[in-house]
Amino acid sequence: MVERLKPEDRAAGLNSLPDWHLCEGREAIFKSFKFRDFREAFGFMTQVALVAEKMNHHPEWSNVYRTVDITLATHDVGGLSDLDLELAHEINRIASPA
Ligand SMILES: C[C@H](O)[C@H](O)[C@H]1CNC2=NC(N)=NC(=O)C2=N1
Repeated sequence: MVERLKPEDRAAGLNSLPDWHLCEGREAIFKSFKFRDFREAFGFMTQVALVAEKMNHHPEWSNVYRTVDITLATHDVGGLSDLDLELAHEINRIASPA
């Protein structure tokens, strides 16, 4: 069973996630990604979708042309869990491959 993160674990987790921020008024994290064009943005979304499905943990997101805005939260716990941090790391990795 996935558990809601304690505030100190949440803060520590966020420290290692460049450009992800806590949302205001809601326990969730957010990051906006910008790509060269729609093709790259949608390719990124396709890769994230496959990882999310494998994890059974799904993003809230929107896409406008070359921008993809992503919010992560764990609905089952009404806040943030390790799954959000894990998915955020995967998303960063997909956006900027080594
Ligand atoms: C039944 C199913 O496993 C759950 O509803 C999963 C699916 N994907 C999910 N995604 C997210 N972001 N939060 C959840 O709590 C969640 N729960």
